[in-house]
Amino acid sequence: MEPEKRSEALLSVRELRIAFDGVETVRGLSFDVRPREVLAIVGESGAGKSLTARALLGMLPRDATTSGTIRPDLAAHRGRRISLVPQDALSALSPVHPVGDQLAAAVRSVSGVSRKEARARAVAALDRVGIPDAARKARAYPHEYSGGMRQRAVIAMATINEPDVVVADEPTTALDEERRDQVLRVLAEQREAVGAALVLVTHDMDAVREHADRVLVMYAGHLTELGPADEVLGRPRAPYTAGLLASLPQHAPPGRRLPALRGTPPAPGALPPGCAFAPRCPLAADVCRAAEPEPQQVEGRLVACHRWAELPHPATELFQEQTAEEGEERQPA
Ligand SMILES: Nc1ncnc2c1ncn2[C@@H]1O[C@H](COP(=O)(O)OP(=O)(O)OP(=O)(O)O)[C@@H](O)[C@H]1O
Repeated sequence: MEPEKRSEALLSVRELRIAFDGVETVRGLSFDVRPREVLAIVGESGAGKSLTARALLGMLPRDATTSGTIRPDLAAHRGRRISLVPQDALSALSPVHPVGDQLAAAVRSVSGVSRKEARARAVAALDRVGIPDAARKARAYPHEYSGGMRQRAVIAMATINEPDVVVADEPTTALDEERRDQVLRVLAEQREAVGAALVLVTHDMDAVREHADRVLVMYAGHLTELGPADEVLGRPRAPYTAGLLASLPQHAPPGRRLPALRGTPPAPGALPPGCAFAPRCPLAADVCRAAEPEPQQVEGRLVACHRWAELPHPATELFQEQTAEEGEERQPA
């Protein structure tokens, strides 16, 4: 495959493979994270997004076997050069220590500042993420915070040591829509303030549209498409990306709420021959069932599809027709 140019990379992932019991879930993934960019990773459940994110942090489950390279080894400096904003803020905070103490401990774990200075930085960090009365709230325990406030505290924790990369794994899934927007905004602001790159694992295409510079679309552990977010979302070149976008509510045919993508992704270890997406792809041809497409450069992005040149624009039509037909088939006679 054609990798990206290394010169621009803050982090280079090459041929990453992650397997459990010999079954590969991430299958030869290569991409870069560039300085200060927001790189979104999207794809249906089970695509390998979280595992990829965890690999960057050196936080894979113990029974995972891996190959490939991730350079430089920022994971060796987790908490300082790379940090995590998890889906569930409670899992990132200890229930038995005040939030401010935990932030101060994070500061002192990487620098020799005094307790007093660490504490002052902790309060300032909570204030920066919009926690009202930060000095008092610093003395409170996580259970005394609301869900949105807890997620802000976790963002403060992830950015307090000014890392090069922040990895956020579905950071807003547990929140309602209003808090989701607030938390994403705070995350984007803090990333900008400390000059970190952000790797954002998400199902939320609105978040991608609003915050991402580039987007990596994954399917069955493989790269499907990678490029500038506005271009990929505006004119997808891989049928899978098009299907994913077509399945958003705003693209549903009038009066219908049918999923635009037929079927479900294959389970790891039960991949079809050739392109893993072929059984669901309206453009699939013999070549797709014969050989898995490798990512290739297409107009400034990487696309892994034999048939990209055949994809109409807007491609969503292709999936809407498919969906409408399916719906009609289901109508009683
Ligand atoms: N500890 C594990 N042991 C075995 N298989 C695992 C383990 N963790 C993940 N997997 C499998 O690896 C695949 C990819 O998982 P991953 O969590 O990365 O998907 P994802 O794209 O993040 O999905 P979601 O959007 O649902 O979080 C899934 O099929 C999952 O079942």
